[in-house]
Amino acid sequence: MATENKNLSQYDKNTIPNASNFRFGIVVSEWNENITEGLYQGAFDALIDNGVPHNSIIRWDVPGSFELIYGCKKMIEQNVDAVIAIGSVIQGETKHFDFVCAGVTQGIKDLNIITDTPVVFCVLTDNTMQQAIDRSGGKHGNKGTEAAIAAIKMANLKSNS
Ligand SMILES: Nc1c(NC[C@H](O)[C@H](O)[C@H](O)CO)[nH]c(=O)[nH]c1=O
Ligand SMILES: CC(=O)[C@@H](O)COP(=O)(O)O
Repeated sequence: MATENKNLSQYDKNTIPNASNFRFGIVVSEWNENITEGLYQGAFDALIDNGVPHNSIIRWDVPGSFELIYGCKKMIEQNVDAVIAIGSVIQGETKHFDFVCAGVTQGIKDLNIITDTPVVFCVLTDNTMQQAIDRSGGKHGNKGTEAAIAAIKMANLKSNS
């Protein structure tokens, strides 16, 4: 199912585990900050809406999506129950988009393998700014909300396994 066929912000609170005892780290890329700030707000609001205390959410900023890898690796050392990596990569004139997207995807995948802390992939990889706007609080909802719900579910899975 493509994003255009679902709303990224919709969730059923009855299906969300109790998150009041979990701690979350959120690492936010500064590139395309008009997008990443919207993603962060969606994630933050969803965590609070599901009972996470404000002081159980740690936010760090990094320069770009490629730096999310190192930022998340260090965030894991803060003994959080899950990490959300927030970025927005938008196609430019060159192949750099391909390498940044592949690099951050593989790096976050590796963290999920190498460490015992779930790292949720909230990195938009869009062809245009409008696509990014549509997915960070626009007509398709907010990927940050979706990522927060995933983080709660993965923190719960970790705590029960
Ligand atoms: N073009 C975008 C970038 N590029 C920067 C890289 O992520 C990285 O910070 C740089 O290569 C230094 O290591 N980053 C984004 O997050 N979004 C872009 O559209
Ligand atoms: C994803 C990128 O690095 C890209 O936006 C940079 O733009 P360009 O390919 O025109 O240098």
